[in-house]
Amino acid sequence: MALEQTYSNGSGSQFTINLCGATVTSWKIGEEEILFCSKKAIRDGSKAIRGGIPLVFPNFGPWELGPQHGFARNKQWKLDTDSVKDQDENPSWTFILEDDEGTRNMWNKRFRLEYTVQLFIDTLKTSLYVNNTGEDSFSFTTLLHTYFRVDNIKDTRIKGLQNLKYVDKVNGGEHKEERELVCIDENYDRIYKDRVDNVTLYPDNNQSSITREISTNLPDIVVWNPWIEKAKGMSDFDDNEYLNMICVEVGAVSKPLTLAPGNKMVASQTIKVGQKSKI
Ligand SMILES: O=P(O)(O)OC[C@H]1O[C@@H](O)[C@H](O)[C@@H](O)[C@@H]1O
Repeated sequence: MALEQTYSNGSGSQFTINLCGATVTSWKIGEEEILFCSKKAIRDGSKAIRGGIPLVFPNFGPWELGPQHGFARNKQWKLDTDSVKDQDENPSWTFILEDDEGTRNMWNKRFRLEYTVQLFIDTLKTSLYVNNTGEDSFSFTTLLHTYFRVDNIKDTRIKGLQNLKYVDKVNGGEHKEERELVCIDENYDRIYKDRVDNVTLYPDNNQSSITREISTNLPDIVVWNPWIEKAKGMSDFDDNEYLNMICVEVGAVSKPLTLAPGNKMVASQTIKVGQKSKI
């Protein structure tokens, strides 16, 4: 099976997934691309993919036991179930990753990850089920590291973060977000905690923006853009691509989750592309 496959709902919505990391690299509605994937992304399975929706598990950020953001985004996943339809004929596909010698050498736990991607006309739902198949509890952090395509980062706005506390990973410290509409004009790397509302992304600042409404069952939202200097230091990212992307990442990263043996939990994200609306 080729590493990358494209699946469609038969009525204009389609996604492409790379088995390396089970990374959704593209989601299109008609001709419109919703996600960002770098033109320099390495897609041959030798490196985590710079774009789309990489899956972060079992660790967010630098990790003393293995690679940054954990191993799930680097491992080769398998297609488990092909195009299962719900009662409304919306199809979904499920991919799996289980522990193996390589993962146990880093992190000696037994697990099974099931990742379901479900396509609706204007919505993509991605659900990462974590099963503890071992005999001891384990703790982990996880994140759906979504890269959105935007027309110009300078015109992009994010709503739904006001009044949340955030950790500023660039300048340090914990602060409270005062802005109703968050805009980005620098190297930006913040963990917003204890989310209350859905987050709405306006990919440009026209009066008639099309929105992306992001809902999740997870508590944290990471917002990231590397900006000019950091972009130049990334080999799998073009110098000017910071202008056309924003990562809005849903996760459980501030506090690890703990899963008892035999238990299962889900980390899910729903992205709905909205109608034209005023900011
Ligand atoms: O380069 P990576 O490992 O894909 O990470 C990209 C970014 O991912 C974000 O989630 C982190 O908050 C950033 O600190 C990090 O730089």
